Amino acid sequence: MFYNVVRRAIQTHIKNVNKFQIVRLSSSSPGGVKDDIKDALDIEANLFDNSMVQHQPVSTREALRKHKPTLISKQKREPNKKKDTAADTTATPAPVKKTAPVPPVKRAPTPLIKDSELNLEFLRLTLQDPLMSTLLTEVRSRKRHDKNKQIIVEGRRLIQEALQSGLKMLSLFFSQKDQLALLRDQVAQAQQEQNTKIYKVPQHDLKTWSSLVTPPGLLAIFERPPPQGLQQRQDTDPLPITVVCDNIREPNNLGSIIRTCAAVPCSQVVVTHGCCDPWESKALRGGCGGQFRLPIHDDVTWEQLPLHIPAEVADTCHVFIAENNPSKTAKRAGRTVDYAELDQTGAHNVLIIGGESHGVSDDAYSFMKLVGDRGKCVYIPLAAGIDSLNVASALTLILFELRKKLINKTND
Ligand SMILES: C[S@@+](CC[C@H](N)C(=O)[O-])C[C@H]1O[C@@H](n2cnc3c(N)ncnc32)[C@H](O)[C@@H]1O
Repeated sequence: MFYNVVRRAIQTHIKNVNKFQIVRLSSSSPGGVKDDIKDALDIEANLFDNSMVQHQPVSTREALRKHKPTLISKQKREPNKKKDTAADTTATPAPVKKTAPVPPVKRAPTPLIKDSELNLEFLRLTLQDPLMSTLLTEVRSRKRHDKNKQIIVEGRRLIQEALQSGLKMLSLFFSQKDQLALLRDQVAQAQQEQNTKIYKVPQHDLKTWSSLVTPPGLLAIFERPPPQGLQQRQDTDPLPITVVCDNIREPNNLGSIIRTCAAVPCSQVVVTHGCCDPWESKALRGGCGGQFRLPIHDDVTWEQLPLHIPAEVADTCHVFIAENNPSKTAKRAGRTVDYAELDQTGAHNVLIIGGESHGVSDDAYSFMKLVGDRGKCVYIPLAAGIDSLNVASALTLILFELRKKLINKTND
């Protein structure tokens, strides 16, 4: 179609030249007219030649190489991705030009600042410094089962909690000196004893990496506590209670559950496979440091759960399911008790709490069956028309009632 347009334009041009020559005939030689027509024909031929050159099919690869260099490099990185085969069949292989290797850009050394006022040493990073993104990407991008090495903790209060609980702080990023000053003593101690690296970074970078709408200005990478918890002695002895989370999908809820368990305090929390990550930022915020205070076993399957019950009390262990749904308890038989009348407790007690959408799972009921008569459903009576409480609220009520019973039992 394009050729036709050009051809018509050239033909019009030739006609005009002819007309012009007719007018000029008297003053020019016959050879001159011929020359002009020849010129016009040459122009036409050249134009078509050129247009042919321009419209030769170009390989997709070559086009991408010229116009979208990033796309090509992406394809190279993902060689298994399907290529545009339709385009490639018509393509002529493009000669691969050898380009000289680009020398690595030399970065200016990061200045070390010795702050005499705070008595701290830190490195000042530039905007979008690759060092910060490398460290944080590594923590964030790890798969969950590999994540057991490091966690990201944001905000002064939570960082302080982590330090007080004895967690090892690997790196600390701050944007303003006054925020760092609020933690000066603990940070100085961590720098001396744990060789914590401190970085001053632009507020923009903290905003980029923060999981909060308003970044609190302090962000740290800590070593995650081991599943058996930190060796630090608690002031209060934990009660013989294991809380099992069954399909808890909301990090805020999981955080609140862990916070309550740490407040009782329970012996441990088991987070079964299918729950959200108890170490992700929102869960840590919801936990307010609870995660640092008691053992948390994450991503545990129902088959593995018995291994987490202390062996010496396994035979006398009681299992309670917090159940809001009376039709479920009726179907599965077994005893159902009002949470305020929980009179029979064991040397160890497992309390299972269900997920936000589907409640307690079939796996949980199968687990309860393993202990026979020592398994019960526990419910909190609610006003007509209200189906259930929020999972963390329900757990809090049942746990504190259970605590009362266990303490009374010990005193008796
Ligand atoms: C929000 S509820 C689950 C609601 C779910 N749609 C259902 O009907 O099963 C989450 C969990 O909190 C606990 N829960 C909530 N209200 C309760 C109640 N009144 N008594 C006992 N447990 C309760 C249960 O473990 C429940 O599985």
